[in-house]
Amino acid sequence: MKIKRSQEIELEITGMAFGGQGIAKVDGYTFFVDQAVPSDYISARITRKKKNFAQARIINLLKPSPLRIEPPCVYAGFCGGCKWQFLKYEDQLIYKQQHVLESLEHIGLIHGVKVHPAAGSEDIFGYRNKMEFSCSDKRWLLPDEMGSNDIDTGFALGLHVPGTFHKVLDISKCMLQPDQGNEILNSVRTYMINSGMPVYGLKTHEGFWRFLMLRHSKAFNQWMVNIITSSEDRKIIQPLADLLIEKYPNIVSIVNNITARKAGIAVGEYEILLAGTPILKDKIGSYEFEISANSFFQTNTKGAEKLYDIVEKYADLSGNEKVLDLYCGTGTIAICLSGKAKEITGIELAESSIADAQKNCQINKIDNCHFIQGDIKDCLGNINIVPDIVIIDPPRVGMHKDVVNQVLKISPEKIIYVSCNPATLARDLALIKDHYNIMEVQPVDMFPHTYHIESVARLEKK
Ligand SMILES: C[S@@+](CC[C@H](N)C(=O)[O-])C[C@H]1O[C@@H](n2cnc3c(N)ncnc32)[C@H](O)[C@@H]1O
Repeated sequence: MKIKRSQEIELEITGMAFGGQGIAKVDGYTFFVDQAVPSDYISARITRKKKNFAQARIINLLKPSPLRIEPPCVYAGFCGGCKWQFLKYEDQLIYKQQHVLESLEHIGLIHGVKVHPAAGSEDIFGYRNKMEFSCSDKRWLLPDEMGSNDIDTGFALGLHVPGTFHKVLDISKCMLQPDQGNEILNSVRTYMINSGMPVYGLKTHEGFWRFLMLRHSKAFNQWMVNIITSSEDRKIIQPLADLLIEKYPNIVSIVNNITARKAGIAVGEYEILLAGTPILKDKIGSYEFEISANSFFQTNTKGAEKLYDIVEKYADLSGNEKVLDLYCGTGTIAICLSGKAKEITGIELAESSIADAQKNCQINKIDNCHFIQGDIKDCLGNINIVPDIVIIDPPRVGMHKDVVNQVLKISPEKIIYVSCNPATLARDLALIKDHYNIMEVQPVDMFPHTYHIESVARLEKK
């Protein structure tokens, strides 16, 4: 098809791609359009052109799709935090189920697997127990802020705008976190602006304030505040901690992570405790967990409960099984299943998570879970356990090929694969499918208003 970059074109959106973009097809040529949904009729500008596809941006919604709703958040459409707020939640769930099914079919060439309808999140706003806000010296202005002389464009504390790595929306209210998180966010912003210390530039790599991470425990209604800076300066940071502790009595932990690395990751080379304890307590089901600032913990606590219930159902334990929990994080799955299995061994890379996992067993008086710290690729070959069930919950990149081969060598009767990325789930299951029947897949929505979806796959040895 003959089109040019920057050309304007009218399109009818007929599908939804993974990544949340609307799809239009003209003469066999595919267009991917950000923020578009099926049945939208739009005029769009081509932003990128390739041989078989192009990317485009909406200029005008000529006829909006009946699937659209008015997004409640003022940042929707600009913020990278939620890209699907303009889509009814029930429809989000339908597209998420479809993404899992299509990924299995197209990427894994796996056909005929039962993919259940996506289980919805109980809360669709305020559901995140952890938010990470970035600092930047380049503030992205909303259309109604442009041209205003009152706005300092050299400071922002908020979330990234997709497509730019250094510009950040200055966010005063994020609907994904509980309301009090926004009050804390705004208190920190005011302090940062008045501190006289420069904010970090994501291009210049200079400046002091880097990130603000907030963790909330709904079970105890308590907060952890983690302030990430590029260097140590107790004179500047301690008064902020003192102010927060005084203003918000339910903040139980304030830490300062310090990182001089250029990478945009909110984890410090070291951590200083500024106030309270270095951990936050939370609950999944009847179990209590202590979480450090840098440990992994599922970000939607109620969603995690639902996810682990499905893992438990699929594991169908009698009490005599030995279970291997790969990528175990702070041991949440192992601990939640501990009453149903004979013994569970977890393997995890992050030292802080392993320490938390061990502590969490003590807190919950559990003595049949053991944890090994290390890269699964290196330790799996050395363990002398013959598990009946292997539970696998890798990060978005999925499993290393060597890990897949080692799991096949262990050859457990059952595998339960928990995935936060349908593409790598499909890729990994394709490597396993000759040896295991893929019995069913249950998508679980932990991230309303984003295109992300968690899935649990149940596999039985052939
Ligand atoms: C999606 S999380 C799952 C955590 C846990 N199962 C849960 O539900 O909370 C993935 C975990 O894998 C860990 N991880 C990533 N790469 C790893 C590796 N190569 N070896 C061991 N653990 C790894 C991460 O630190 C993280 O805790």
